[in-house]
Amino acid sequence: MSETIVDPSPARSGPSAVLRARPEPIRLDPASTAVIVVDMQNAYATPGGYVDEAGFDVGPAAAVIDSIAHVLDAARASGMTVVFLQNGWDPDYREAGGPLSPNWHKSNALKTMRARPELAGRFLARGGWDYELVEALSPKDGDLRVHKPRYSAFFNSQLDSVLRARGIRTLVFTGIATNVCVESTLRDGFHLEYFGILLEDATHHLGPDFIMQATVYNVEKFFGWVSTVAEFQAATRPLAAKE
Ligand SMILES: NC(=O)N/C=C\C(=O)O
Repeated sequence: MSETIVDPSPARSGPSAVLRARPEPIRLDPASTAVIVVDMQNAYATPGGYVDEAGFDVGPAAAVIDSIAHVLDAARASGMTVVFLQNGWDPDYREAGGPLSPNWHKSNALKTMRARPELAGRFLARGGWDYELVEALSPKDGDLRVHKPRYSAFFNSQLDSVLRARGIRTLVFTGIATNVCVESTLRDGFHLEYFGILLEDATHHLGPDFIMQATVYNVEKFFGWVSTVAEFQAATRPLAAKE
């Protein structure tokens, strides 16, 4: 029996490709697909940034940067939209909220700065080094950048309107952290009728390995599809030839 291929854009007119994914293959229409690069900022991927200073392991981020670079090459060559998300707040942290916001209590960046006053103003402030994207993943002409003040990029940001204005229906997720901003955004995307695909080896989690497995399980079983960088490259190669 042939496997069902999920098709998010049955009315498309241009070329498409099938991505091998779990729990089933899914069709990629470049015109309605965006690769979402979640928070690949110095804060999350560079030694000396917020996540490192807060005691999480940033070691695996270097390999993730390389993997995302390959995904972006493939995505741009096949005509997909690329969206870079950047997490953080204004330099006075007004957007972060005060003690009446759960974010003030749960953000490990804010907590670390409160515990170590010598770090005050350093983490995730727009205009600072910590907020900037890692150098190896600089946006290219035509790529989009969206600022986000909370874990889910669909809250208090322009993401939904930027995607809708371009007719985007499918979101391919990369970035850090798998279990926080990646999962939060993919889940909210599901509720807004976006088809979410997690490229598991183009993401890195914050916390023990079981939390990565939990996200992969959640996405595969409830919220979307899971694939890999190699499968994405293989699926998009024929599209690049046609561009
Ligand atoms: N980008 C993320 O997943 N962020 C996770 C935690 C934080 O921003 O404090």
